Amino acid sequence: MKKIFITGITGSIGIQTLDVVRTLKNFEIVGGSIYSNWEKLKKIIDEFHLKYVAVVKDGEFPKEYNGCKVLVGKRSVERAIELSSPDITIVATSGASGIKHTIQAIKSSKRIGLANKESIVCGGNLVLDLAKKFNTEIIPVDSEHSAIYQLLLGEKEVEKIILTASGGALRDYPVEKLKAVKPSEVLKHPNWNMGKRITVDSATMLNKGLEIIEAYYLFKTKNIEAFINRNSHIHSMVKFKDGVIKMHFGTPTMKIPIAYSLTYPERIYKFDIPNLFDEKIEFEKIDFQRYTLIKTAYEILGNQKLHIAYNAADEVFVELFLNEKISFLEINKGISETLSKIEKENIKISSFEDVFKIDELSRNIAKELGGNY
Ligand SMILES: NC(=O)C1=CN([C@@H]2O[C@H](COP(=O)(O)OP(=O)(O)OC[C@H]3O[C@@H](n4cnc5c(N)ncnc54)[C@H](OP(=O)(O)O)[C@@H]3O)[C@@H](O)[C@H]2O)C=CC1
Ligand SMILES: CC(=O)[C@@H](O)[C@H](O)COP(=O)(O)O
Ligand SMILES: [Mn+2]
Repeated sequence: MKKIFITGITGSIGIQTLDVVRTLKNFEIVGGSIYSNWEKLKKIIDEFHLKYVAVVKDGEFPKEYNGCKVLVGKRSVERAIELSSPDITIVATSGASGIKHTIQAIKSSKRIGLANKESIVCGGNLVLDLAKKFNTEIIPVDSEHSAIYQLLLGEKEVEKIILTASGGALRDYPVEKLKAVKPSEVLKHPNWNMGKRITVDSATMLNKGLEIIEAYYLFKTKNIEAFINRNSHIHSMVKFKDGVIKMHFGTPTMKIPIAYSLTYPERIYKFDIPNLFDEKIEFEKIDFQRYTLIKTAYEILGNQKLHIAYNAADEVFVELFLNEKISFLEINKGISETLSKIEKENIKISSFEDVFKIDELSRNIAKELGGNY
């Protein structure tokens, strides 16, 4: 039996991982972590007979529930991963708080299925080097990066990586309407059912910006393009030096990349896709004037300090937008202003401590700016 730990077990990726594991033989879930959703976690413990769980938010929780040890507080996720000693950890925490979970997972597991893109965006080569040191495999779960990982197997002569994007919930809105959109409109993603933050990020296309940075580290190239593919049936592409373009084609479901990260190099997960051959394959150029945050991602590509600030500021401004404290377009404004301020800070990054320092500084700057909008 392969032992699996899932961080963010109650989230969109966490729950879909449980769905996948229900259908697989030889895999068992030994533990998981959450921020605070105890009622949902209790049901998961009951069904999967978990051994260790972690709840990050302080509160009144039992020390043990249905034979499962319950750890509580800031460092509880790291401790639960360590005690579970899993073969595979699926890191599906949302946000930069997942970086510490990835670090522990590298130390305690043989493989990571990495959904938490912030770990690579902010941790960059520090994360990849640590994984090398501990001989831990990192298999990307982000759908585009899973696709590219698969397309690159056995290949050397790569010219370019081409990411695809849906365009998000507001892709058909005229620009004039963007100023007054409500969170409920932004949270209606056309193709994917995901957590709130990433769904807003799809609409601003900051998600694609994060994915460009993620691809830069994972696949070691700056030659990355992005196009809109409205139905998300093409999950990404790789262009080779002889002119061949390989595309990864299929139904938009995260269960496939999740299962791939668990079963690689095998494909033992069975998923019957509907007939896709009646549909046209179409791409659209991305309008950088409209999606300014994707333009920003290209401008900062390779500057780790600004990658961290780009992510941290977005986490702050998206939360403010979801709480209706700022408008949708103020997300872009806030990130751009945070980056200008952080650019002036002379901080070198040589350790994870530096990463956390810049993350915190950026959040503080963003909160101060956001408080005055
Ligand atoms: N959803 C998707 O289809 C995709 C997601 N991803 C990436 O996967 C990650 C997870 O996304 P998604 O599943 O959509 O997110 P969700 O918001 O649906 O779930 C987040 C999970 O993380 C937990 N969590 C949140 N904050 C903390 C914290 N500070 N400490 C510990 N646990 C925390 C939540 O616990 P609780 O329930 O208690 O709040 C929940 O279990 C993100 O990095 C995202 O970018 C990438 C590609 C696709
Ligand atoms: C499913 C997945 O991988 C998401 O990251 C997806 O890419 C979001 O959709 P967008 O293409 O709209 O950003
Ligand atoms: Mn993605």
